[in-house]
Amino acid sequence: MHKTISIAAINGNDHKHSGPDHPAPTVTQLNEEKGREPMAAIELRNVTKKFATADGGTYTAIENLSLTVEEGQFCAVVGPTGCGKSTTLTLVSGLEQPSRGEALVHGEPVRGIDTSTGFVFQQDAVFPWRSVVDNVAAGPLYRGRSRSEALTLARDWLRRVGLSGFEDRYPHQLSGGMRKRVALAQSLINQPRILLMDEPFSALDVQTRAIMSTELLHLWDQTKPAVVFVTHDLEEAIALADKVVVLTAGPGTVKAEFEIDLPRPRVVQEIRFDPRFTRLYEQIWEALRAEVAEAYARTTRLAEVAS
Ligand SMILES: Nc1ncnc2c1ncn2[C@@H]1O[C@H](COP(=O)(O)OP(=O)(O)OP(=O)(O)O)[C@@H](O)[C@H]1O
Repeated sequence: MHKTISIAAINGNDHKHSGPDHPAPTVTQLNEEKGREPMAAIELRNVTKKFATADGGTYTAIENLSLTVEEGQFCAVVGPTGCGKSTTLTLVSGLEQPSRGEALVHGEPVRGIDTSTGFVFQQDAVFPWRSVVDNVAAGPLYRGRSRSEALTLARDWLRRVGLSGFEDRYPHQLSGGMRKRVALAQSLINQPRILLMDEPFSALDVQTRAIMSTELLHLWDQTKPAVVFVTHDLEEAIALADKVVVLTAGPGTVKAEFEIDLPRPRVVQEIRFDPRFTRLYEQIWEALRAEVAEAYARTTRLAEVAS
């Protein structure tokens, strides 16, 4: 029987309605019962992150960054290279702690890596020595499912990502797009309430990338986690997201946020032809352009000093 990892279970709250026939309530439902304002899925409050440098100093990667992602919201983060996009994800994931400010997930401070958060990175995080089905079954096994339950679940997720028939292959026997599907199944099988994606499709060719983006939206719609999707590609950001956040050249802070009111469900290859897409692109690029130019100018100045 398919067990849902509920927010109540994640937070250690037992709930009178939960059980096999009564799915556990979502954070929104719990808040409604308690008469509270719905809490955000992710909240960064005036976060600054400094890293120690080799010469004994510190480097500020992000500064006073505030960002809110609602439950079920798809948020894309764009900004010039080195502005702190990946660092922002590490603070939400618990891989790093803020130097100042607060990182909250479902209203609780992030204290370390939480297994209820899913990740998909640019590099494939698959085990090369395991078959595709064993790769996807790894999460449920780790969470205590029996091997046969985990394999049944894994086969179901491989079907959802279009990989039925490839269960017994090894990752090196798959194309880059297929490996990415394995990575998505590997993450989504755990039904994460938070999904963090760091340029997941950037290594794929243009056509595969568009197909994978549409598939991602379809899969996201089935379980609706809150997503933070980091990308350099503004078109990809607009095509996927409910909200696009533009960061400044480093130290990164939020320069502007744009609501993307394009209709859903979206086919990424086609939504670009919607006249509103072009208008949104122009507006957001206006905010992004100066930051990209600033980051580029800094790199050029550094190169001149070094030569
Ligand atoms: N662990 C670390 N130690 C020291 N400096 C770091 C560390 N992690 C990141 N940085 C620095 O912080 C800055 C922001 O890095 P980050 O990877 O977050 O940027 P980014 O916007 O994701 O970059 P890109 O778009 O090129 O992937 C960079 O200058 C980077 O060198």
